[in-house]
Amino acid sequence: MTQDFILETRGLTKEFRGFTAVDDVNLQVQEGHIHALIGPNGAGKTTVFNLLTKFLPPTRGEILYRGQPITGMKANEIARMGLVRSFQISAVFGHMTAMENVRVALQRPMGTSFHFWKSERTLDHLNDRAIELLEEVGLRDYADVLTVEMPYGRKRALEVATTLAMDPTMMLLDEPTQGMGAEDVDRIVELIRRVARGRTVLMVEHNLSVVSRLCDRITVLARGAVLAEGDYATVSADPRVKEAYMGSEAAEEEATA
Ligand SMILES: Nc1ncnc2c1ncn2[C@@H]1O[C@H](COP(=O)(O)OP(=O)(O)OP(=O)(O)O)[C@@H](O)[C@H]1O
Repeated sequence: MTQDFILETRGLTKEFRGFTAVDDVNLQVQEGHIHALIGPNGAGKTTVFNLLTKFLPPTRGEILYRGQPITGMKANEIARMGLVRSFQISAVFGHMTAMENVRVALQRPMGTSFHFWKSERTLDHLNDRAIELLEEVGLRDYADVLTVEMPYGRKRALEVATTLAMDPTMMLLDEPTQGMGAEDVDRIVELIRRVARGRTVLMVEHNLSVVSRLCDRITVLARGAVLAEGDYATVSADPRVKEAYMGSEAAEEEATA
């Protein structure tokens, strides 16, 4: 039944000038789950993510959030419904402090106007909430540090804080551990585990160890289509998944040889 699924796609398809990057994908994300979208390079993960977050319009198919079609809606409309994507580092303002970045994010869902800024009490409230969010992601000590001066892993944590500022019911995370060293990866894994409590998370992730530690359910994409689905033990034992990954590694080796 649709009810159990907070996010669903039906026949989701994206073609780029005749090339099918996403091919008839039926994704079902259960409420409360941490769900991963994995697959070898070029599998279509980013394209699916961009379709879900409205950065791209689908060629065909439907996206439902809480049983309601959201296919034609804008990113800010679905954010107001509680479906929020993480913002890439490029969306975080480097020459503002961590605190200022969270404050900017806090203003987004409120549709800030000058009236809003006039109220000292609202401003205080905003500051309190910003500090709370920084604390939640372990960045209390970075409140007054310029974002450009923060270590990479901490910037990614700040992205999580700015996402939380939108008060999401469901978070869409795009490769949250990409480019990180082991220590930062562990920290982000813990952070995602913590912020996922009482929420649903869908993440695109390359790091299979992260996926195995965090995720309740995994969808494996290959050549734009769903290849396998299940928990980590199930999909990692699937010979088709192994073959898809090995095939892509072999192709990569060939390309770099
Ligand atoms: N704007 C575009 N125009 C044409 N082809 C595209 C476009 N975006 C993606 N593609 C193609 O669609 C396919 C899927 O790409 P996508 O980036 O979604 O894969 P991915 O699984 O995210 O890969 P990676 O792990 O390498 O990031 C690739 O073959 C890619 O070249």
